[in-house]
Amino acid sequence: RRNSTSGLRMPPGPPPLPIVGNLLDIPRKREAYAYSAMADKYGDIVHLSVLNKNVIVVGSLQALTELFSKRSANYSNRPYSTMIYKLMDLEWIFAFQSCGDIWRNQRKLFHSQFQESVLHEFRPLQANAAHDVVRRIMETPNLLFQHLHMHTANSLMGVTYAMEMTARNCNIVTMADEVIMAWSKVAVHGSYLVDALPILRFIPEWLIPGGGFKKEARECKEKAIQARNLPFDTVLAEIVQGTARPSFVSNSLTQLGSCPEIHLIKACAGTAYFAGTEAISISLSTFILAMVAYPDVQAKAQRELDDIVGKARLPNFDDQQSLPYVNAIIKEVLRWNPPAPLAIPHTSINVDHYEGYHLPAGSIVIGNLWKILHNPEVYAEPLCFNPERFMPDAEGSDLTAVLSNFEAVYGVGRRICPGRFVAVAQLFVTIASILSVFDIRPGLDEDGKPIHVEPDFTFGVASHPLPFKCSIAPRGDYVRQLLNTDD
Ligand code: HEM
Repeated sequence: RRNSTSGLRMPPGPPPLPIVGNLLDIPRKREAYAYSAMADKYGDIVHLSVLNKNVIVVGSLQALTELFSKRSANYSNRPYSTMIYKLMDLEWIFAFQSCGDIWRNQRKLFHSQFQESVLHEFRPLQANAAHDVVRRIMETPNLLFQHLHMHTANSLMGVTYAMEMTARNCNIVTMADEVIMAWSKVAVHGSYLVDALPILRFIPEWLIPGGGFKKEARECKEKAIQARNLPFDTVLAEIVQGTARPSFVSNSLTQLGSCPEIHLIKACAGTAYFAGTEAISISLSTFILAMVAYPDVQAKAQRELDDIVGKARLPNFDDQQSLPYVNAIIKEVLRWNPPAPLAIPHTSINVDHYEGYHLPAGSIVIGNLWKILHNPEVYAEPLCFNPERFMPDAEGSDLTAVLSNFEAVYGVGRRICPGRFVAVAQLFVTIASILSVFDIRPGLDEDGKPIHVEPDFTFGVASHPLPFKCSIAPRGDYVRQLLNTDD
């Protein structure tokens, strides 16, 4: 297929059908995996056309860096979605905004509090949350995954609002989780007909049996507003009473304070919580899965922790530099199952050409991070969980290439994840604390035999491990005493 004006070919891709184009080729499940299979067949830049929209899927770091980084002025906006902007009313979340002043100001504010050099202020809070979750796991190990999820929410709520997990706050977490689920559904291109036919948004809710997409959107909008406003209003009240503790919100309000900024801070705080929880929660479940499937890795990390931290205390941030293997596990967790394997879609403003291909204006451009993080030329046996590849003395590998390629897990260019430093800090202190006191093993069947686990993931917009059975138990008698006496 050649473009009539530029004379250049469109990138290759599955042959389109009349009228609907590649609608049937757009994967509905295991998306990252399906797009990777397309890349294996057609190349690193694949083109699909869906109901007059061009979708470009980029599967190499070189091409993604060229488009999202070097040509970022053209490729950093977000595609328009009637469902997200008009019906769910989520444009206040800056992850969904195109690159205007509001987006720029929010990112600047976010960065001012969450950049690596100022994050140390939140370290005690993050460490306490991690030490708290190991106590909870000790009490009710069968609730492991619920504990890990609530812990993620708890520590992000802590960093953002200095809020603790009361019953009311758990309710906020549930509402926020429902909002995240609703928007993940929209992010799958073509999930809602209203995105292809925006006029449908004018259909009244009562005309659709059960309320359909209008009801889903209304409920999502209401929950998002509550989950954003309730914790923020609490911090405002605490500031007035003089009881507010340091947090993203209280620090920002104290530093900026005037009216227009209040809206900015409120939106930014809501974004932090909404955009961050799922990625950390997924990474913690992926870590548990990796430990079940790769017991030798677990044993090696525990030896490192025993040497450096010992058994008389829990790990904290002062230990981080001395625990290269634990740090390598965290990178490998993120590489093995990137939580956002297709990042968040970008869109182009102007027509462009790359490597002899015509890239139409207004294309939806998807970075296939999963493919980049499973490139066998950089990561030998990419489906295997192998933290050694991130170790400084890794044999036969180019650590610089391995590390620079790895950074793609946070996206490429102007929209790179601004929460990556908070995330890595939280993952470090949680994973190190869990490994230092627990053994994670496969679950047992009715005959008491270990159940074999074959790691697999959803590979969707957010990629969760598929359900698996595991058991978690203290590494020795010392643990109970340690957890009661620590802090
Ligand atoms: C394991 C951790 C995480 C990973 C792997 C991750 C990955 C990503 C990716 C791939 C993107 C999309 C980049 C793009 O559009 O090209 C993104 C965006 C974003 N992330 Fe994260 N993330 C993580 C944790 C967090 C946390 C903890 C927060 C908040 C505290 C956060 C806040 C955001 C925000 C606000 C955006 C949107 C940025 C923008 O549109 O300008 N992320 N992240």
